[in-house]
Amino acid sequence: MVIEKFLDNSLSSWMAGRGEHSDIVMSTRIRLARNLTGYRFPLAFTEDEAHRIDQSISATLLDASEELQMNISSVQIKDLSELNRQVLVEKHLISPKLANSRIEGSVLLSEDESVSVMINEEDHIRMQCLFPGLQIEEAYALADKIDRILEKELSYAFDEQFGYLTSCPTNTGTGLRASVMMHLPALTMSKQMNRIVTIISRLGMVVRGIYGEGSEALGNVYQVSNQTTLGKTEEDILADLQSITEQIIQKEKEARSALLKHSANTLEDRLYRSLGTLSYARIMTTEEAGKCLSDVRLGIDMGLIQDVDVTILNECMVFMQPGFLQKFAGATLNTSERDMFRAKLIRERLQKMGEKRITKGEELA
Ligand SMILES: Nc1ncnc2c1ncn2[C@@H]1O[C@H](COP(=O)(O)OP(=O)(O)OP(=O)(O)O)[C@@H](O)[C@H]1O
Repeated sequence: MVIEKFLDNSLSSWMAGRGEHSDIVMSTRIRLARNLTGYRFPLAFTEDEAHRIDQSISATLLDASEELQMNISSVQIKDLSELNRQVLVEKHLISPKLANSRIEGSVLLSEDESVSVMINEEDHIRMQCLFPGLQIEEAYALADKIDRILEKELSYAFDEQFGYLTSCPTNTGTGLRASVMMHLPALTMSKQMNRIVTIISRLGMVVRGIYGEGSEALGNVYQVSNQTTLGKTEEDILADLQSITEQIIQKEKEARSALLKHSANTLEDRLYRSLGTLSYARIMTTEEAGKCLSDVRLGIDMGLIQDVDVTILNECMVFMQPGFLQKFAGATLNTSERDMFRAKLIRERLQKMGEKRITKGEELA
């Protein structure tokens, strides 16, 4: 089944890539919200409308595969088990809202998982493009290309005064949410995050956790995105995010240098302790795993820890989530079973990498 290839691997290629500033910016996301004319919005539409919308958008996008030079697969949400839906949420490919939805909806995914188009979520169309590192313009260029192709064939709900019409007024206008996922351990350790969040929100941006609205900042990973979409052009929104991101990068770099200057030994000890915990612990909560993975990532990015591949940490960050754990275990696990299985998987993953390192060393010897 086509969906299996998206479910079996916890690491999407955009998570493995190393775009610009990837020591701090893990990924960039552009999301566009669109609706069609002639149908009620998802809050009020009928099942028949939902079905026709799904068919029409899916067919248009699948037809565009060649023009986009992309291999696109369509997945009906109702065909997925609850666990498989959860796994797609954990990979950031669908939202919890679509996963839990009872109306007909689907997701269209590009083979490398950098493009995901949700149909009949909060709006008829929610398309997202994900790129590694800081690549706001690149991600927007792709989203815009897909949008133009769809707009040629479909009639979008658009108002001359307000712009693109959406279910929630906060998305009306451009329908654009541009965001960066940032790893900010030094700003967190030096207790500067609260101040930074306050400043960012005054500048019309919002800071969310790793899984978007309502989620916590697990592993010192924060998502920064634009708050408003009305009254601004796409270019303004992108330029503002670029500028704020660059300033946060600078602040995080300064905080890292300060840590190194004033407490290098304590820092190195903490980072290696975390590597030890990940390598040997038998029970691990999501929170502890997030903290340790963040420490090791910081160690790698600061050149204090060598020989650990950062993509393994990205992979662990996804497969330590409840859905993935249960998929790998092939069984339903309660909280304490998950904590044990999480520790086991992370341990084994790091061990495997260690073995590869030894083999490589032996080959060289
Ligand atoms: N830069 C990013 N890199 C990777 N994933 C991201 C990034 N930004 C957001 N996401 C993921 O996208 C999903 C949706 O995020 P969020 O709820 O913030 O946005 P949204 O659904 O587009 O917004 P809205 O609140 O307007 O409906 C979450 O899983 C989140 O982790």
